[in-house]
Amino acid sequence: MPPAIETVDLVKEYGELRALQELSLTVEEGEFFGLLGPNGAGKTTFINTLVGLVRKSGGEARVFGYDVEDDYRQARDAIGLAPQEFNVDRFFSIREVLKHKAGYHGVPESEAADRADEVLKRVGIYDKRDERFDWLSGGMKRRLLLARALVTEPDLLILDEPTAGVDVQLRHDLWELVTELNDEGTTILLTTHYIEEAERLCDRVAIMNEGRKVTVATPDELKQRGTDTIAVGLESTPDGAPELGAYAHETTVSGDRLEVRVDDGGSTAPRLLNDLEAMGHEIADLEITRTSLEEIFVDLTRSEDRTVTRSGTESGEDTGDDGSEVDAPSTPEREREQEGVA
Ligand SMILES: Nc1ncnc2c1ncn2[C@@H]1O[C@H](COP(=O)(O)OP(=O)(O)OP(=O)(O)O)[C@@H](O)[C@H]1O
Repeated sequence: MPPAIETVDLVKEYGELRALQELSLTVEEGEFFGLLGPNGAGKTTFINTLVGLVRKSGGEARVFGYDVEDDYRQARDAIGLAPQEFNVDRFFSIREVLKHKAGYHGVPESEAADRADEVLKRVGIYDKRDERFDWLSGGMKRRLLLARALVTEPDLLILDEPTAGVDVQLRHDLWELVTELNDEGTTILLTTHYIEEAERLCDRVAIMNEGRKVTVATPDELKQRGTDTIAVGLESTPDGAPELGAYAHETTVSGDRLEVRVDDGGSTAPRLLNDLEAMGHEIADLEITRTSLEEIFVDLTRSEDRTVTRSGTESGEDTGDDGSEVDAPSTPEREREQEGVA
């Protein structure tokens, strides 16, 4: 079985800006994969390239072996997308919206109605089935986007910040539901700003910054890349920072408190205490703090310049006079989808 997602040197240029820079990424079938990165890292551009809303400028992108442009229909039919923006037809009841979506992906009308009911129940808004999108609360709208992504029974579910701005209850409901879907075999690609969410749900995460892949690792592997801080309270104020061994990457003193940055706090603390006592310091208390995944993330995603430096004629085709994106959908279907009608 080919990977659920495979990109090789994927590039997207918006005029002078390289939103994706030679991005090579593989997501295996059945994985729960997280895409993390600060605002503007290129996460949505990556997703939009996979679903055919953005035309790539270079490289390759395949979904279950189907080229996202040459085999657009097969690739697109395999994906359920819950986008970040609310792009839902406002003139029909939400049940109709779901039926249309299923029909658009080739599900017969009779089955589309059953599927619509089933997913509405699954996301918990079946009692709202006859209402229009605009009448739903923000949290219900998020649920509907998920229902719409699920109505085609996709093999790959893409969730672009599904829990942005939702309350704690809904966040937990969504986590439970997507975990269930993944257990049932659906491959999941999730973008999020909540590190806790990625840590909790994902088998592996890719950290992106400025259009590039910075690293791919399991959340545990990432955490191991961090350092620990041992904070020691001393009985009296030392004269300056004590000279410690190479295990201490950085030592800072503030009054009678000492902070020592080390690789592994647990195994280094006894040695540090011995060394300090040998120097005549009396220890009052000690505390070890681990680097959070969030700190590691911040560390890995410091800014760099990603403006296109060559003359860039290739990028011109995608850019309007004002530098804005003018990715024309190449089929009426794509246009419908972009408008959120499908
Ligand atoms: N249609 C467009 N035209 C021009 N530039 C764009 C367009 N869409 C995105 N960009 C630029 O491409 C870069 C990547 O944006 P993208 O939305 O993919 O990032 P993101 O990682 O999803 O960010 P966020 O976390 O804020 O949603 C940004 O600098 C953005 O301004």
